[in-house]
Amino acid sequence: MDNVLLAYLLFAVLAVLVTHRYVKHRSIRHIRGPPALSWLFGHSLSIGYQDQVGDQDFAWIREYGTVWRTKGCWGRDILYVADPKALQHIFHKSGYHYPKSIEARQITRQLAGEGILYVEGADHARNRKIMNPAFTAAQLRTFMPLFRRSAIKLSEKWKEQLRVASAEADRTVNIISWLARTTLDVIGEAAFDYQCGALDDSKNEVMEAYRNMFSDSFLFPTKATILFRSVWKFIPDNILRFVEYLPTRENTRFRRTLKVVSRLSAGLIAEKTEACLSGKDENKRDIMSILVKANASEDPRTRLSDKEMISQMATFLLAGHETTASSLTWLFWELAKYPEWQDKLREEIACIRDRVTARGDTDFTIADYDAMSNVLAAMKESIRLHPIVHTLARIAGREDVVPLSQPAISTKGELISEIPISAGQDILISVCGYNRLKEVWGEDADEFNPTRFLTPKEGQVTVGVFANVLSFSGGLRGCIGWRFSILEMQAILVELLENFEFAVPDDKPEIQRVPAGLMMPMIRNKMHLGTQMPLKISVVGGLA
Ligand code: HEM
Repeated sequence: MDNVLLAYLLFAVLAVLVTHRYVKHRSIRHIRGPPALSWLFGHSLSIGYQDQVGDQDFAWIREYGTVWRTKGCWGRDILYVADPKALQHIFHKSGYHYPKSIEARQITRQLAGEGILYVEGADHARNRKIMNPAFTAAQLRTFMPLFRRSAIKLSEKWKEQLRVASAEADRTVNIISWLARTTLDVIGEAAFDYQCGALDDSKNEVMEAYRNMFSDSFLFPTKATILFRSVWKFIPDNILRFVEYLPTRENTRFRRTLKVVSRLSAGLIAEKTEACLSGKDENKRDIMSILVKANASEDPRTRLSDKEMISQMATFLLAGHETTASSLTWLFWELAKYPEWQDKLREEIACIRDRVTARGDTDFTIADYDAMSNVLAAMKESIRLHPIVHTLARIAGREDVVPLSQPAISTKGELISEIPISAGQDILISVCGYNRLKEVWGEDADEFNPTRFLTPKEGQVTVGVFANVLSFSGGLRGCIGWRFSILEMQAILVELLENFEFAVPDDKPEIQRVPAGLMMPMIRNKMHLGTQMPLKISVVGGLA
């Protein structure tokens, strides 16, 4: 009898719990979305193996509008967002209430430790406060000579290659690999005052560790990896942190890379701390020296630990070179396809060059770069069209109501102007989708048309940190290095356009935007070559 009573009781408790959850749980099942082929994988395979990054998002936006519902593994609903007001709510108005997904954080931890990219909430605010002084406009100005020097070095390397070129193939360069080497040299020197020697092809361990990191580790994960990562959110953090010791190819690579950069950073941090304490670092402007100084002047309770400082350095190497190199690569590709824009930019640069020469200078200042409005517009346009971080994964930290700019149509045909969600709701931000919304950017949003950035836009909802595109994200987790990156791109772009013409090679290779962690270019059917962007280059006015 007692057992029967117990069973009734258990059943009643269960019923109450289920009813409570049903009533409390804010389902997003009324949001329309594509049907999934599999309960186990949902849309994870079609997203992970997409042929051209973004094409699927663009098709979904055409069909469902700016928000839609997809499926993750195990039948979980995911809210996909490209809507401006919803993005503003998530990034700008909700503080830390939309943390990164467990999966994204764990991968970041494996790549760069528990640094600024990994931490959340108050810890993130503490990290960011100490790091901000390294990214002020005044500090970034001091990097300008480094950016220019590196750009000139790349330019000289290409001229050397062209001098000995005998066939067309020798006049075609894989620009992404050259740009990645240039930006690695830049970030090594800017972040630690360290020479990576990548452009000189020195066999350096940092260079070896980071070479093709994204394409080697993230392109087309296996089904087992996708499933395994999907259960990370259910694993307690003190167990999850040991995932990195599982003997997979990526884990081995991540551990080796982090070991190399941690060893290097630990030594340099000790040196710089010593220099800071003894007052010998007065003229040091590298990011690590600034950080060491900012940290030393903090309250000891809020200081970054040595381990955290090391993670920041790994973060800069990770976040600060292939990102800029890939973004520049996509821009050169657009300019190769649109020679009329290339000419326009070159004319503008020549005009400002005359001004610089007339005042007796040899170098462009930041004001000169900023006066090149067509150059800047072309950069904005390419960064909009080719957001190398194409998707961001978030979770709702609490129950919330997400407002929409454009009403969505529910599965029942009703108009919805906001979406109530539960704590724990998985959210994917379609960076590439928002960046091409016709409602925001105009009917020609899929085209490369820099003129859209030559006239100020009225009435846009504030979303991204740069030009209101989402490529550098937005709000308090927006990219801390965006100004650094823009200045670096301006210096490299201007130097290379002044000296070279870029053209699509005669065999017109088909470029594919592959999902390799970052959106990377590869040649269709030649993925074994790794990331590729072959462009034909020639010296402006011919070789001297
Ligand atoms: C074109 C180049 C770049 C692009 C497109 C880019 C994009 C992004 C994006 C989308 C985020 C947000 C990531 C997230 O929320 O998960 C981010 C964060 C970050 N980026 Fe960049 N980035 C670029 C260059 C750089 C550079 C040059 C640096 C360093 C010098 C840098 C350092 C960082 C750091 C430290 C964060 C974390 C910020 C935080 O959480 O507070 N990035 N970046």
